[in-house]
Amino acid sequence: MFSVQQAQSIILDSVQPLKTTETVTLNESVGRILAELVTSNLDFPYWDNSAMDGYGVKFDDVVNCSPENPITLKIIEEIPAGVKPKKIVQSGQACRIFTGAMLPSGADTIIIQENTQKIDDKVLILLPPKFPKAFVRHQGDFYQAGHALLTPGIRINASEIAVLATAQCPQVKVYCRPRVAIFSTGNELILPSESLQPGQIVDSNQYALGAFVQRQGAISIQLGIVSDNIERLEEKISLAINSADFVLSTGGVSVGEYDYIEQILSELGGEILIRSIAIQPGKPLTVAKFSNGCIYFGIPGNPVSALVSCWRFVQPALKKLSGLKKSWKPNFIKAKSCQLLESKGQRETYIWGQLKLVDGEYEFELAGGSQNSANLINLAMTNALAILPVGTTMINAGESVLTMLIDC
Ligand SMILES: Nc1nc2c(c(=O)[nH]1)N[C@H]1C(S)=C(S)[C@@H](COP(=O)(O)OP(=O)(O)OC[C@H]3O[C@@H](n4cnc5c(N)ncnc54)[C@H](O)[C@@H]3O)O[C@H]1N2
Ligand code: MOO
Ligand SMILES: [Mg+2]
Repeated sequence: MFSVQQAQSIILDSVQPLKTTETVTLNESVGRILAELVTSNLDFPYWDNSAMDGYGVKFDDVVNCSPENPITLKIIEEIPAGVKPKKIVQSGQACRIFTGAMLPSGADTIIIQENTQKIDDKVLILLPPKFPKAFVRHQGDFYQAGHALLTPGIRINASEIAVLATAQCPQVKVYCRPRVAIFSTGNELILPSESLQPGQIVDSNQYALGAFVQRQGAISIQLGIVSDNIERLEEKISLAINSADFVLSTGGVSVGEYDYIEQILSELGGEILIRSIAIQPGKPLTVAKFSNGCIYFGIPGNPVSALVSCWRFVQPALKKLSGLKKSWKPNFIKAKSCQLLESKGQRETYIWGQLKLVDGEYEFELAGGSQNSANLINLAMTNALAILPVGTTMINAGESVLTMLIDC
């Protein structure tokens, strides 16, 4: 049995980032991983422009003015945003200018209109600027043409899309989304729409894992429910490993009569990397690698075990597969536990609850009800897992505990 750390390393070492790319529009690029270096031949700001509504002047003309001794300048032109100035501002002159409008030659400073008084075609400057070039946004202040703007391997979010638009990149090259096949195994499973017979269970894992995969920005290929039948399972597993980068199946990985997954993975030529991990819940996670590069995650059937396995092990692997350069780690946060947290101490134990910021300090509130890997009910509406290391059997209320944020 591997430790959580060992299992994480084995899994990450077995994953190779995807190389295939596609070109998408800006709107389609949200959440995708950039696959090219983005540069621009434009400076940003594109040209000197005004940061305020007011008057463009020469600093030397107005530096000594005051409310008692205002300076009068002649207004030679009005420059709204989007218009190229026609005139050059000379000494004794000003241009009326608005936020974002191009600064004309000759003007080097903006006086905000609150500090002026307009009389016909003249303006009185009542207060001097605080410094030369006040309220001017200079060409190239934020970015100079030719430098790297965005580097490959980053996730494209709102702020990166703004940069791409500004750099006039209407299309962008991104890595293809990882493809993840998902299916549930078990004779007892039915669809949410079917009528429940004694002994049966509604398949919730398929939907939970589908949601998890989609929130990762990957494509989920839902392959339904497979009964605990060796031939059926072999067929489905073969199909899955040939149509996806990762396969997530749930159930059939423990030691029971109907737990066939590991045996089938070996028969199909998979190299078994992991059989079990010292984690609670999620101990029987089975991981195999196939010669086509596909990684198979045989995930325990208990619904909480299934999601904890995804958050703790599949999520970092999917991030690496996706082409994300910065190695991704779960969001670990230290918090004060509000309740007594208990573990048998033999496996790294993950306890679900709510992480809250109270008066600037994180607090972990244990979920009400039983901490049982079949209890999918009280897992809902939690946002974090408290982690008790191997050897720790309790953390008292008020003591510090490491937690892991669940954000998908
Ligand atoms: N003798 C032992 N028994 C078990 C051990 C063990 O070490 N020795 N390990 C336990 C642990 S820990 C786990 S976790 C489970 C793992 O079980 P399997 O992966 O083999 O899954 P199943 O046996 O098929 O089902 C377990 C449980 O989960 C429910 N389930 C299964 N699939 C779904 C689904 N798609 N949606 C909702 N619920 C599902 C199923 O009905 C069972 O209750 O094994 C322990 N046993
Ligand atoms: O490890 Mo199992 O996942 O406790 O129920
Ligand atoms: Mg079983």
